[in-house]
Amino acid sequence: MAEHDCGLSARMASFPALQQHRRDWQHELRTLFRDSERSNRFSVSARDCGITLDFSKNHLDDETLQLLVGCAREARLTDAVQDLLRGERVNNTEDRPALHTALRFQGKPQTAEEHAVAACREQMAAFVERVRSGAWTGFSGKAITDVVNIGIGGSDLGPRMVTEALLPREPQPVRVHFVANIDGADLADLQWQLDPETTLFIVASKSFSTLETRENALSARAWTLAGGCPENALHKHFVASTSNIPAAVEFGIAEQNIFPLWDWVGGRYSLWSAIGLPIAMACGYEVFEQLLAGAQRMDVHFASAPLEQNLPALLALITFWYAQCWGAQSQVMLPYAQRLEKLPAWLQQLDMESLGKHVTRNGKSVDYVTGVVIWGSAGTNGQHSFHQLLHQGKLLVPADFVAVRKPMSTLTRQHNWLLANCFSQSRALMEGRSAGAIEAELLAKGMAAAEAAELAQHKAVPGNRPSNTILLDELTPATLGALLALYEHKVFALGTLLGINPFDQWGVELGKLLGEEIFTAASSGELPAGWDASTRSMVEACLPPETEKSTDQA
Ligand SMILES: O=P(O)(O)OC[C@H]1O[C@](O)(CO)[C@@H](O)[C@@H]1O
Repeated sequence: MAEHDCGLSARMASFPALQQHRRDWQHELRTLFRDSERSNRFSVSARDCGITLDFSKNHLDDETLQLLVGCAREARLTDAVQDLLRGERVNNTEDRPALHTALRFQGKPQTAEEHAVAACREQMAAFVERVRSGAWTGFSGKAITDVVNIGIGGSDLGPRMVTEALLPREPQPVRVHFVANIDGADLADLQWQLDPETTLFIVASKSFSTLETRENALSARAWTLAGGCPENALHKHFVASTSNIPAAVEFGIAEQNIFPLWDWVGGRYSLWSAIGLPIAMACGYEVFEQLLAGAQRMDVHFASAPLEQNLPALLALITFWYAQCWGAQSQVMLPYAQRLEKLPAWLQQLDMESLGKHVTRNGKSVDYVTGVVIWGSAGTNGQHSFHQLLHQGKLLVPADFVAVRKPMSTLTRQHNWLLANCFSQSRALMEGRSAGAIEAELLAKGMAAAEAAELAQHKAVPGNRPSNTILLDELTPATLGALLALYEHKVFALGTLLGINPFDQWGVELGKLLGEEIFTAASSGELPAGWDASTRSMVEACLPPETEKSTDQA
């Protein structure tokens, strides 16, 4: 058992005052808006980043903010940010820095890390140019038409989401696809549309040991060979982004086709590295550079803005407030932009893999909520699905709305509808509608009194439900880069407030180990006696001993 930590009150002298403030809190959100200056006072713009945060529809006032900032000061957030950016070994359980900010440095490289990044960027730019221009050819001399990124988790979600968001809406020289799942259908459902002569695979894996990526890469290799590619021409169809160069070489990837990353880049923070290759391939290398530049502007903001006006710190403090003092156990991400449809999935890994921890940095167990459940989908689709629960359910689910001011298509009337819906949702969550007002309306329409009273209860919307709105001036590579960096830093700030390490992910290891154990035992047909009956009977029913033999990667 981990040594027990006494909880936030014992760790943070300023926390009990925040709790007392919560107990005293009597305000309704709608009444707070009697202050006509409220939205101005509780909105902050990072102008360089093209992002404004309106956090006025939250259960907070000046005193709340002061108390929250007090907690951040006590947690030495400002110092922690400097440690992060300076490359201190903030990932203490893996004894290494988390220097994803170095991946987006601008100007001349200064540090050893920046020099390495600059060289990799050059390599990426040259490669992208060769493939997109048709100079890079496959085994039969034809230009590449399709690029498939094989990777999972951080080696998939970020590049996939950004590519979908930024893909120019005009024909591109190559199509980029993503395969992640160990389910062979993911790869196979794509392959029938592809030609081995003109398909190039990027094997994206920081560790180059991830099961899904290894298996998909082996199958892709077999498919390429079966398509007529001689063994000695495989290098024309396979490149890799990895920090494990020997493993990539052993797999058969030519050394000059390997794009490096480093142990100081966390998987879920890696889209800014060579793991972002599919972004550059799909959208053009300059788009990738603009993405980096936007993210770097948010780094500057995070490092320099005072806590009261610091977007990542504010988002973190607001989540901290609801999770620690209001009992919120989840948070919903609602991008009102179809192109940002995959943002919730990306955020889910970033936030939940970082903050889903049960011990402090020193290994003491915590008795407070750490990470909350992150979920969501693009608006307006969610309105016709789960928003019912947000409006009338019994759970407190703080919402982050993301909206884009400039239309993202020529259908501007629809854009106006999109924004009208976004703003009406946060307003409905906040204002609600009382049973009394609804009952009066029903009576005025001639409904019988008893019936009206009952129906009004069903129709009433409690309101008083909090949200942030994050407004992007427009959806560009730079504003998207800044938005993603905003959330990366929010997660770091929360980790600091909670006293946990947001850069490791030991929890995923047990499942991997047991997966290996089950696969190996099922393949041999010898199931260990100690297994629980449920696992044993499912394995017996579904995994015949020939599993190993049925592979088509030979
Ligand atoms: O890039 P890799 O090493 O294949 O890892 C993929 C993903 O697997 C994880 O380690 C979790 O299993 C993530 O943190 C990571 O993004």
